[in-house]
Formats: sequence, C-alpha cells, structure tokens
Amino acid sequence: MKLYLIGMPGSGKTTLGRTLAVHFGLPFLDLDAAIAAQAGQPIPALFQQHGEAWFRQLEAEVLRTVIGRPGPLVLATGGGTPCFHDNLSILNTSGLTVWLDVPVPVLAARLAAAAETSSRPLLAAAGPPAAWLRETLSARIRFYERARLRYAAATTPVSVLAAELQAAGFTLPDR
Ligand SMILES: Nc1ncnc2c1ncn2[C@@H]1O[C@H](COP(=O)(O)OP(=O)(O)O)[C@@H](O)[C@H]1O
Ligand SMILES: O=C(O)C1=C[C@@H](OP(=O)(O)O)[C@@H](O)[C@H](O)C1
Ligand SMILES: [Mg+2]
Repeated sequence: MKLYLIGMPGSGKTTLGRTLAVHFGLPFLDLDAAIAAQAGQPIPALFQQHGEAWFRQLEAEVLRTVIGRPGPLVLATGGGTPCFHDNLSILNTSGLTVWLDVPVPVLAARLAAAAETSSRPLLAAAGPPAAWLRETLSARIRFYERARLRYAAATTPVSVLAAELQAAGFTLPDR
C-alpha cells in the first residue's frame, strides 16, 4: 500500500515522510526530488526558466510514473500537487492520503529561514509569507480536505499518527 502526505509548504511532508518510512520500514520518495532529478535542475530553476504551468505538467507526469511502480511507498508530495491535473483523485484511488494540517503561524515560523524561502519559488516571489500562506491555504483547502486522514502535524506525536494509519487500514507488506 502507498502512503501519500499532502499539505501546505512547511507542513512537514518531506520531514515526517522520511520518519514514517523508517518507522514502517518502507521506501521513501520526495516528489520534488524526483522531479528535480528527472529534469536535471532544482525546483527554483525549473519555475524560473519554464513557469508554473510547465512545472505542474511535469509534476503530474512524474507523479503518475511514481504511482505506477509496484510496491509500497511513503511519498511526500509538493504543496500544490493535489490541486492540479486531477492528481488528488489519482492519489485517493491508489493509496492512503494524509493531510498534514498545520496552522499558518507555525508554517510561517518554520519557513522564515532564508534557505526555506529560497527553495520554494512561489513563496520567494510572494509578499509577506504569512499572507501568502493564508491566501494559498484558503484556495487549496478544498483539495486538502478530501484526504482520507487529517493529522494535526504540529501537535500530534508521530507514534499516534502511525497507530491511526494502521487503524485506517494502512497495511504493511509481508516480511
Ligand atoms: N514537526 C515539526 N516540528 C518542527 N519543525 C518541523 C516539523 N516538521 C518539519 N519541520 C521543519 O519545517 C521545515 C519544512 O519542513 P518540510 O518537511 O520541508 O515541509 P514540506 O515538505 O511540507 O514543505 C523544515 O525546516 C523542517 O525541519
Ligand atoms: O506549494 C507549492 O505549490 C509548492 C511546494 C513545494 O513543495 P513543498 O510543499 O515540499 O515545499 C514545491 O513542490 C514547489 O515549490 C511548489
Ligand atoms: Mg517538501
């Protein structure tokens, strides 16, 4: 079974995804890393050279390739992944989606460091981070809310999430 983490930039998809993969003994993949590897350039350069629409097209293609591979996986998506090209329907029909729901002030604090901002081109191009995060969340929440599970990622221990995932039917492969 595949496990998909969705949510806003800074919600911890990449960080928590790695932890969960270790916890369950499953492979981990970060979709942004897979996109950058396929394109041969980091995410900010892809946005700068080709624009967001081009990035969304490549993101949808790499997502389908990754999902099409057999076997279990913990996948950290990008913040916008479920909101374009019907990606959320594909995620919801091929694995267990989890929305990492983190309040905007916590996201803003986590992303305040220069390295966090500069690696996220939409955030870097925007005005005040908290305002961009609020506006973006209000546009995206209708997608995030369609995840099978919602997890208060700023406050709930990972062990609780792991138990909830198994209660929700997340099964591990035979060992
Ligand atoms: N549970 C957490 N508590 C504190 N900081 C966190 C937590 N999860 C992630 N972070 C930090 O927030 C930043 C963004 O995390 P990241 O995993 O890249 O988020 P995402 O992939 O959802 O954009 C990183 O600096 C990371 O160390
Ligand atoms: O929110 C977004 O639209 C994006 C989030 C990023 O991933 P993270 O959510 O891991 O920062 C990355 O996919 C790209 O910069 C676009
Ligand atoms: Mg990430």
